[in-house]
Amino acid sequence: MTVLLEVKALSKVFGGVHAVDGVDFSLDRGKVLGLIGPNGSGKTTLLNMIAGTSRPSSGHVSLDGTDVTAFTAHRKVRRGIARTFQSTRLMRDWTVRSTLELASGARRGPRTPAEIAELVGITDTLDRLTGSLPSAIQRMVMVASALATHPELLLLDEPAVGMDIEEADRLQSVIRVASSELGTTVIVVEHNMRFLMPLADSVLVMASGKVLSEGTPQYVRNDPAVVAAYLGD
Ligand SMILES: Nc1ncnc2c1ncn2[C@@H]1O[C@H](COP(=O)(O)OP(=O)(O)OP(=O)(O)O)[C@@H](O)[C@H]1O
Repeated sequence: MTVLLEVKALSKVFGGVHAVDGVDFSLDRGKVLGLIGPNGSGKTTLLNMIAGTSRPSSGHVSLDGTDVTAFTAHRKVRRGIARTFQSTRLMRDWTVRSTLELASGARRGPRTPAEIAELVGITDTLDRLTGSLPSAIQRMVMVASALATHPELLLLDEPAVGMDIEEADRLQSVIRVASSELGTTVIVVEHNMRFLMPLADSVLVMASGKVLSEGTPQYVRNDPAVVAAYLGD
């Protein structure tokens, strides 16, 4: 098993707020990591720093042995790090096909946009405008768009928000296929434990910007510190 992502002493301070405070972890290639924690615990800020949309105050991020800490978000996409956002950020008057074609131009790989659309189960939407689609399908388009860049590391920020059980199950299968068949390493931030726990190989729990607990889903579920800080809420 090879380590793909290494995060060392990563911190972000906004004014006086330590949003992320000395976080260390590593992630093996092809694994799915769940990132959980109460509101405001620093999950999105951590994801932003890994993705390059926010610059760390201190610390390092390396991907496959390369220090990518100072890379811009675009350079990180070209290096193999893709992300989705909590809110949908699609160009509403673009078709799904154009959206996926644009994404695939950022980092070429073996799969065509049409193949990615099929993998995600959105082939029937390829000629629709993204803005005309229901929000759950827009979220699937965001995931497809990230996968179209052939990422080594895929970062998903609350991907199942607003999805019903059937839609969330479909997204779960897509993430499983990305991890097991495409070899993509995935970090999923999610409050929906029913969605996350069966999917994650391991879970990192944050509280007040620090790592509170880390381990298998079963381990963190039973960790008294986690129960007190989060799951017991
Ligand atoms: N751009 C910013 N400017 C100032 N403070 C910020 C900024 N972004 C985040 N914060 C603060 O940093 C802390 C961590 O926020 P963050 O959004 O990373 O938490 P989170 O765990 O993702 O929360 P949620 O589950 O609600 O999305 C919070 O106290 C938040 O108010």
